[in-house]
Amino acid sequence: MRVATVTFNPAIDQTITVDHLIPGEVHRARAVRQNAGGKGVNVASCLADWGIPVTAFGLLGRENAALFETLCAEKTIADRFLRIPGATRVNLKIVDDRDTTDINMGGAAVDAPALEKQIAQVEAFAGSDSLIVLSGSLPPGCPPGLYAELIARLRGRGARVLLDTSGLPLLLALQGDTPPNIIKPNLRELAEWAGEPVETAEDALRIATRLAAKGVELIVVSMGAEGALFLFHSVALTARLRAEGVTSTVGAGDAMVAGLVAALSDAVGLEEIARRSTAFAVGKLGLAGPNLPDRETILALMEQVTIASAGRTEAGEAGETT
Ligand SMILES: Nc1ncnc2c1ncn2[C@@H]1O[C@H](COP(=O)(O)OP(=O)(O)O)[C@@H](O)[C@H]1O
Ligand SMILES: O=P(O)(O)OC[C@H]1O[C@](O)(COP(=O)(O)O)[C@@H](O)[C@@H]1O
Repeated sequence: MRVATVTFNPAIDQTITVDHLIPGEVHRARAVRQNAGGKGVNVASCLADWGIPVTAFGLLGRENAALFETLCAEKTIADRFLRIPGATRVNLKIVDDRDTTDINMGGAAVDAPALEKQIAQVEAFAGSDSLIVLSGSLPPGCPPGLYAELIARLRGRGARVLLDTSGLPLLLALQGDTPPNIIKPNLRELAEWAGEPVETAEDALRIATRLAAKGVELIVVSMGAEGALFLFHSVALTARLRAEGVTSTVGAGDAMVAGLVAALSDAVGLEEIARRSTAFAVGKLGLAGPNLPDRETILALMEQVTIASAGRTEAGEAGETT
């Protein structure tokens, strides 16, 4: 299976470590780090670490493309980003003794010709042997229905599509006749879509069942330290693994998406999908930046994942994912 990621709004993640964040106070930074980021970039980076060839599409500001170019060169990610005038946004990640606080910028505005050019290249890549990951927010200038339209075009060419986004672009993508094959909302994103609170695995399953009825084949709801809920062909389970040390939670969801893609490319069953994506996410937590630990560590983490049945939403069997 050929894999591509699409990141219309990549970001340089600037991570600042402080002792204890107090709003309104002056802080001394203990460390500052920058890495190429944005959801699809992080997914591509983790897939490359696992050894899966990946092509990265998206829009990249010409003025500060170096970090992305280095990442692609070092990890042998096929760089198909379209360079556009200006700079890619810088997102702030503040890590203190308790938490990670994210401040994400809107991003540089894009114009219609650049967007169309890149979309045409993604479409040309798509085929029945491909899985395409559409990730992250849309920058100013992108119509909010862009993912909805692109999903229809890519699926029309036989590609499988995984969507990981939020807000209006997610809402519109799930409204149309051609939904994505796979989605990975977190609890907040799912609640936004549902228009009601979603706090527990039970809530998540109730809402995920509605999404399955719309035709989404695999729904993964990530719940931070509580793990994740997986719903595939009416079979639901939860997966959870305690993190031993958390260096940064930034990109945990993206590592989970990479684990999903890695599992789907091997056409394994639902339990294996859950084990692998959880191990990718928890493995990433111990590292700075969008990186996975070595293969042996991931395999060991997979063994330790606690899987529990969350029931069946109607008659259905857990089986192969092809
Ligand atoms: N503190 C944590 N302890 C254990 N696992 C975690 C923790 N934070 C995240 N994870 C794992 O990473 C996955 C994705 O994290 P989450 O925060 O839900 O995603 P996102 O980054 O998209 O908001 C979770 O489903 C879980 O498996
Ligand atoms: O496109 P958005 O929604 O603004 O998110 C971008 C941010 O999300 C990240 O990809 C991290 O995402 P996750 O923590 O959800 O995996 C950062 O690298 C980036 O700064």
